[in-house]
Amino acid sequence: MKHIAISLGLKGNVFEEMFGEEVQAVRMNYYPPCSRPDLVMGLSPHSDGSGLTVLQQAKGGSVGLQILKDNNWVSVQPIPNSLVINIGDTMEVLTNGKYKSVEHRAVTHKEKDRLTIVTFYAPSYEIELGPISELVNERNPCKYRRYNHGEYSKHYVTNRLQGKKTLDFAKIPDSYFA
Ligand SMILES: O=C(O)CCC(=O)C(=O)O
Ligand SMILES: [Fe+2]
Repeated sequence: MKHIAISLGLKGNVFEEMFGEEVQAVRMNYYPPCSRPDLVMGLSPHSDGSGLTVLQQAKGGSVGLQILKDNNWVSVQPIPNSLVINIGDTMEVLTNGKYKSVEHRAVTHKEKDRLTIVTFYAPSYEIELGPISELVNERNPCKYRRYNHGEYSKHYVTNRLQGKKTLDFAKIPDSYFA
């Protein structure tokens, strides 16, 4: 997060300061082998609501994580002893869309199972957030409204995973700028 801040010309601790008493949640996903991977999805397409997500994949499992890039699903090949870091919706909002949350899904495999341990790093539920003012100007109009992160989290968990649809909660519609 510090390096993201610096890459945008911001103070290194800007996100850390905004997150307040941050929330870390851990989810473990187990995908058993599946005789019909063509019919069964492991985890539906979604973006995470977090700031950043850290994903670890157990050794020897199948390849399962895919990200949506230029409208194609691309498999993320596991690299031994490494973690996958994904950008979540909160960073997309704070950076006014400069860093976009990644749409991803998990597919199943005919013979192999797969275990992942995922840590979501997110702001305190109490905080209000919106695009950082330094990243909003005439050329980069404000793309997201301010909201309470607890409310966003509630919205996230009470809606179906459906691509990046949950981010509509915060998006200012394009028609507003027309
Ligand atoms: O298991 C995976 O590779 C993806 C998990 C994931 O996207 C999630 O838990 O949010
Ligand atoms: Fe995810």
